[in-house]
Amino acid sequence: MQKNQIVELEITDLSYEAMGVAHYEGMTIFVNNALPGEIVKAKILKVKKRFAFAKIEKIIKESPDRVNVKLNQWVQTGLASLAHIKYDKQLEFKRNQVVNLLHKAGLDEIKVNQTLASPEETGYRNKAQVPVREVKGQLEIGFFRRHSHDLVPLTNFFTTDPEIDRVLAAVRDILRKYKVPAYDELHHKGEVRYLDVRRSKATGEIMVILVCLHQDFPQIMEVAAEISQIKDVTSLILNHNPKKTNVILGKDDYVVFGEDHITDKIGDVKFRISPKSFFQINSLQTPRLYQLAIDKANLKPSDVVIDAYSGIGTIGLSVAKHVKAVRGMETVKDAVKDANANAKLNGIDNAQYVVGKAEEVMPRWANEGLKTDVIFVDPPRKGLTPEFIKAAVATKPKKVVYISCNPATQVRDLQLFMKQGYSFNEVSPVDMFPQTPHVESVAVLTKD
Ligand SMILES: C[S@@+](CC[C@H](N)C(=O)[O-])C[C@H]1O[C@@H](n2cnc3c(N)ncnc32)[C@H](O)[C@@H]1O
Repeated sequence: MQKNQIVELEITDLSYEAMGVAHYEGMTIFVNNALPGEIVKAKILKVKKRFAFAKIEKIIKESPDRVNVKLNQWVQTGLASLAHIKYDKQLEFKRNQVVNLLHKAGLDEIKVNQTLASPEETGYRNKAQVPVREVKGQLEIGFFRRHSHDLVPLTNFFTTDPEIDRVLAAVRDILRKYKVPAYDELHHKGEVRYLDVRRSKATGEIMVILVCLHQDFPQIMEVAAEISQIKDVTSLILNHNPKKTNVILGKDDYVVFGEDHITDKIGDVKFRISPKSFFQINSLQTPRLYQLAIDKANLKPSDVVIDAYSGIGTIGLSVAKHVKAVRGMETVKDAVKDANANAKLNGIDNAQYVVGKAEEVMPRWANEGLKTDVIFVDPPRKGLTPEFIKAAVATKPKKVVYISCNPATQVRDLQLFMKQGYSFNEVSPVDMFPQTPHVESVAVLTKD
């Protein structure tokens, strides 16, 4: 097999990254945007020892599950790499990921529920972080093409709240008007690196963050005055990121106008959110995710609850009024500040959050003799550590509710809990990220 060769392939499966999978002369071929059941003519792009990558030249037999998306930039950029698949099939794809992982772990007896569909299939994101670069002599916003830093100019981000898209385009136009330079990654010069925009669905407030190479730039006052006129924009923050790095946000934030946070709501509970704090991005699906987790926890008024990897305290503060005490930990200082402020904001006096790594804080609490009833964990993609699991088990919780955005590490960790005498009998996938391959899932471990 050679690069640029054209081959006819029958697609038999979808990979974790939603690429069509085919087999040809003993090789596995991953075909961008192809769907199971399709027969395609494909061009080979890259050949490795046992597998190759290809792109579709022509679809000979089309799958009935295909949606013909007009803007294929979304697909190219990886922004919405499932956008060519009907939504109910996307939900099935996500459930299958969990089924396959459990099967590989020898846990076929575990029930995997149907994926809980998102109330909004597009335009659901309450936050956008988009790169700013110069393309053909003009400042553009958009998305990096998959596996590259080539900017594809875009103004309709498809999965983002259209109100945010409106603000992104307006800020882009203001930056153009005042000739503020876009960041030049190659020479590490220019000014605006990213636009970060957050919108509260509950209050309509919009926060704009300009991520800049310098702490200040000559046109900032004129730019700020015009941004303040954009409908619903309530605050402008300049985030200073002077480093040569792929990390989006720098250490320091400067409030140019408005508050240093926006306020959102989940159920009846209000949350203030600072620029660096994590907040679930699908506003309408988040309360449904939490409700599922909370229902499964079956909480009692006498329960001591841990909210681990707490962000701004969204899970713990949603249950605080129904339990004896909530304690939580989180690494991002501003998020912990938000969590404790959010407790006050909602008249909650039995919840306390501390800054620290969960894998260090939990052993400390266990050594101090803390006993718990329910532990909620909601870690980032890399999942939990064995130290955390050991310490969590030492506090003797009756239940551990595991919310995960990466079922592979979740299944790995669930097996570690099983070794400690815990068991679980079902996993519930929840679609927090329609049009993308990301899967959120909830499992509840119990010990009698
Ligand atoms: C998936 S978010 C969940 C946040 C929150 N539970 C929510 O639903 O909004 C994971 C959080 O873990 C935090 N985090 C990352 N590594 C951590 C660690 N080692 N210890 C504690 N928190 C950590 C991140 O800053 C982030 O806020």
